Amino acid sequence: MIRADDFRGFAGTVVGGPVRPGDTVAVAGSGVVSTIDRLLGPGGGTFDEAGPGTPVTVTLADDVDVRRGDLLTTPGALGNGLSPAKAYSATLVWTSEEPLRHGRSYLLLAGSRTVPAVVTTVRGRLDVVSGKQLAARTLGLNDIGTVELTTDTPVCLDRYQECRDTGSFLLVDRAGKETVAAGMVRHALRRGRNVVPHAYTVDRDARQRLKGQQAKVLWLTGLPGAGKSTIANALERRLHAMGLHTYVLDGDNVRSGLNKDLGFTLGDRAENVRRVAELTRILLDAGLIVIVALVSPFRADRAVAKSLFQPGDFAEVWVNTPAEVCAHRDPKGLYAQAKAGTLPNMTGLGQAYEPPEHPDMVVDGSGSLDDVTDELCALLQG
Ligand SMILES: Nc1ncnc2c1ncn2[C@@H]1O[C@H](COP(=O)(O)OS(=O)(=O)O)[C@@H](OP(=O)(O)O)[C@H]1O
Ligand SMILES: Nc1ncnc2c1ncn2[C@@H]1O[C@H](COP(=O)(O)OP(=O)(O)O)[C@@H](O)[C@H]1O
Repeated sequence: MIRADDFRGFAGTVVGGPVRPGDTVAVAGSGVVSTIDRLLGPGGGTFDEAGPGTPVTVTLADDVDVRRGDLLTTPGALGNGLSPAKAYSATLVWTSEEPLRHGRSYLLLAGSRTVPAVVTTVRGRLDVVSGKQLAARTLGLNDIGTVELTTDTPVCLDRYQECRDTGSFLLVDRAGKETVAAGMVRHALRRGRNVVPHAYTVDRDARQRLKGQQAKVLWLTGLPGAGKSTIANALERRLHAMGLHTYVLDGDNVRSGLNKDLGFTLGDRAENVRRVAELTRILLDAGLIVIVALVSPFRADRAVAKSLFQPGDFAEVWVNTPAEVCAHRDPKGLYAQAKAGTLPNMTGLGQAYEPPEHPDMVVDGSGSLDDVTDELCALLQG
C-alpha cells in the first residue's frame, strides 16, 4: 500500500484484464467490493486501461482494507470459489537434488506473499514416458508429482488453469533459501477453507495461573544413547517434587502410539518431529512444562519445530555425548546392529546427526546427572 496525506493506493501488477477505472473489484482476502477510481503508472500518469503484465497503482473509490499480498479480482471470481484457503492440491516440479521431505516446512512464495507450507501428502508421480501416475512417497530431482500441501496462514491462490500468474508458486528451503520446486495449483481443498480455529475463554494464561507456573518447552536433542531419556526423567522427577506440572514426550514412547506409522527415513523423521512439535504446542497451551526427548537429528526439522513457539517459550538443549560413548552404552543394541549392517538408517552411522549451531544450552550427557538437572532447572527459571 502507498499512503501519503489523503492518498491511498495499492501497487501491484495486472495479471488478467484489461482493467479500467470504474470496474468493480473485490478484495480476495475479505470479499469486500469496491470500484477502481484511478490507475496510475510508475511515473504518476494515469491509464484509461491496463492489461496483463502492467505495473500499476490502483486507487479505490472506497476506504477498504487491502493487505500486502492480497489480490484484487472480480466479484464473479470470488463467487466461483477464489477465496483464501490453507490447503491445496498442486502439481510440483521438483528442482532440488535434495528430495521432497514429507512433513518438512518450506516457504511458499506466490507473488508478493511468503508463507510457511508443509507438503502433507504425495499423491503420485508422473511417469513421463507412459504419462501414467505412479505411486510415490517423495519426489526427486526433475520429478513431476501431485501433492497436497497446507500453509500456516490462508493464501488466495487461483487454479493454474484459470490464471498462470496467480495459480503458480515456488517452494523454497527454509534453511538454505534454495528453490526446491515450482508449483501449479490444481484446486483448493475444502478442508483448507472450512477449518476456523475457535478461541476458548479458558486459555493458556488461565491454566498457568491455576497451576502457579510458567509453561515452557525444553527440547532435548542428541544421538541415540546420549542420555536424553535419563535426563528428561531426572528433570521431571525434580520438577514434580517441586509441585510443578510436567509432561515428557519421548521419541520411543510417542512412536509406540501416535507415531507408530513412522519409521526412520528422512521424511518420516521430519514428520515425527513435526507431529511432536504440534503436540508440544498443545501441551504448552495446557500450561505444562514440556520436556521433549527426541533424537531430532536434522537442523531444518528442529527449526520448523522451534518456529511454532514464541522465543521465550522454547529452549533447545543439545545433549552432547561423544559418539563413542553412545556406541559403547548401546542399551538397545542398535549401534551393534548398524555396525553389522542390519540397521542402515541409524543416526550417527548410516544417517547424519546435525548438532545445533546455536542451542540455548549444551549439557554433558556423560557427566553428573545432578549437575545437568541443576543446569536445566536454572534454564527453566531464567
Ligand atoms: N535407525 C534409527 N536411528 C535412530 N534411532 C533409532 C533407529 N531405529 C530405532 N531407533 C530408536 O528410536 C529412537 C529414536 O526415535 P526418535 O523419535 O527420537 O527419532 S527422530 O527424532 O525421529 O530421529 C531411539 O531412541 P533413543 O535411543 O532414546 O534416542 C532408538 O531407540
Ligand atoms: N550421565 C550418564 N552417565 C552414565 N550413563 C548414563 C548417563 N546418562 C544415561 N546413561 C545411560 O546411557 C544409556 C542411554 O541413556 P538414554 O537416556 O536411554 O539415552 P537416549 O534417550 O538419548 O537414547 C542408558 O543405559 C543410561 O542408563
